[in-house]
Amino acid sequence: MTIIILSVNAGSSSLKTTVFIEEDDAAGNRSLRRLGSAEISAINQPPAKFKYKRGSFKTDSELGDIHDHNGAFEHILNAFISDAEIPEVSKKEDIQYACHRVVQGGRFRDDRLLTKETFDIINKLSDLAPLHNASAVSLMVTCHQQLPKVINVACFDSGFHQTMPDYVKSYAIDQKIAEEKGLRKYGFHGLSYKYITRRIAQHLGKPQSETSLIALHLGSGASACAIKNGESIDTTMGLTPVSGLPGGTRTGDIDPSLVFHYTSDASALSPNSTKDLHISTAEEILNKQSGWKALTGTTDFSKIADPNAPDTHKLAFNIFVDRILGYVGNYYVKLDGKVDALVFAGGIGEKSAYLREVVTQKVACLGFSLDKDKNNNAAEGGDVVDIGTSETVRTLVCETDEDYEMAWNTAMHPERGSNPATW
Ligand SMILES: Nc1ncnc2c1ncn2[C@@H]1O[C@H](COP(=O)(O)OP(=O)(O)O)[C@@H](O)[C@H]1O
Ligand SMILES: CC(=O)OP(=O)(O)O
Ligand SMILES: [Mg+2]
Repeated sequence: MTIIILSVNAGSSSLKTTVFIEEDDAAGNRSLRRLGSAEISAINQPPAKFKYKRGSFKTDSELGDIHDHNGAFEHILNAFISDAEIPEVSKKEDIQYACHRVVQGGRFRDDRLLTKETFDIINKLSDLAPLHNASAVSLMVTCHQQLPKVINVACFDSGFHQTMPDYVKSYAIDQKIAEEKGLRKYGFHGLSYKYITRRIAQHLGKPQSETSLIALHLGSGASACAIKNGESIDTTMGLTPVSGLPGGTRTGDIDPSLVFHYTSDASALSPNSTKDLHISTAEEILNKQSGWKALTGTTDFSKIADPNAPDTHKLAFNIFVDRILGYVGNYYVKLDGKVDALVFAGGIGEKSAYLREVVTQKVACLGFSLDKDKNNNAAEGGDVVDIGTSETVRTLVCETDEDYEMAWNTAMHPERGSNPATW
């Protein structure tokens, strides 16, 4: 039987999806083939932007009538179903699994075939992460209702970081309240870090359990992770994705008192709250009104990572480099200086040769090196590219793939076939 898996990756204002077909060869080895990808961005700021890709075919357009994630999902689903070049997906019933990126996964470590009980727990976690979990939850409901044959799978972005020691996970606050309310460091971008760890271990020809990395996932949300022998021992995001490195619209680390000096309305509900979604003014400022957008007026980092950019942009670039250096130094020490590679990933990490050059030059004292030609040509080099000059302490660019990671975990899920009471 042909198995089709749909990866659903809901960001706060975007929806990325990929359709994969699962294939087993004669020896029983499983692999995934990408049939098509679609992305709708600027969902809350119409016109939304639509990108569609199938093999070498690509198309872009603007959509005036998309206002929420469910509208975006419906549009994407129709695009896959009506694409005659993807005959494997010609009706809703052709899709067997929908795997959803759940940013805040609480205590969950491994991906789960969704039962009603798991769904209810994830729904409750939205209190802790309203900006991130709410759209994933609404898409699970949509898939449950619109794709009656589908088994939903929840893939947790926080899962990979469950291995962090207690003293890394804990904040220096009253531990009774921390336990009661789940207030601790969770860490995110775990699907990406899991993919990076497996892919880089393959590239280095080592088992994952012997692979230690400092990985940088630099996208519109950015984070760093210390990976020791294949496991996360620290990461920069915390209770929510706002801490650590700054991002497109996020502050990153600041003195927590700052927000009360910034506004006297910090704890009031933001005007963008809805009946079901409660967001404070403080959350709105820290997550949506800061970062590159506040510093420069743009979230397009290609305009900021430019040696000839104006001073406002240079300040943003220098802040980013400074914070990245702080974490690379921190994690190098936590890894006892035993680091196989510094890995750049995410939209900025993969595409900005200039950022990689500046960061790598500044961490040269730790043994990381840069070959300028290899760095400038990394985009043509494949999904993992060596941009350093050392064979022992590598500097790498990895094209990360959260959608593949989710589909792969679904394809290899140990409970598949055992028919748990999925929702
Ligand atoms: N050529 C480029 N140079 C620098 N930054 C880039 C370039 N292309 C895209 N980016 C940045 O990458 C970020 C998006 O990364 P991505 O990982 O795709 O995002 P998301 O976090 O939404 O998944 C944005 O900040 C974008 O400006
Ligand atoms: C967890 C997180 O911040 O995700 P993204 O970078 O996709 O916004
Ligand atoms: Mg992302």
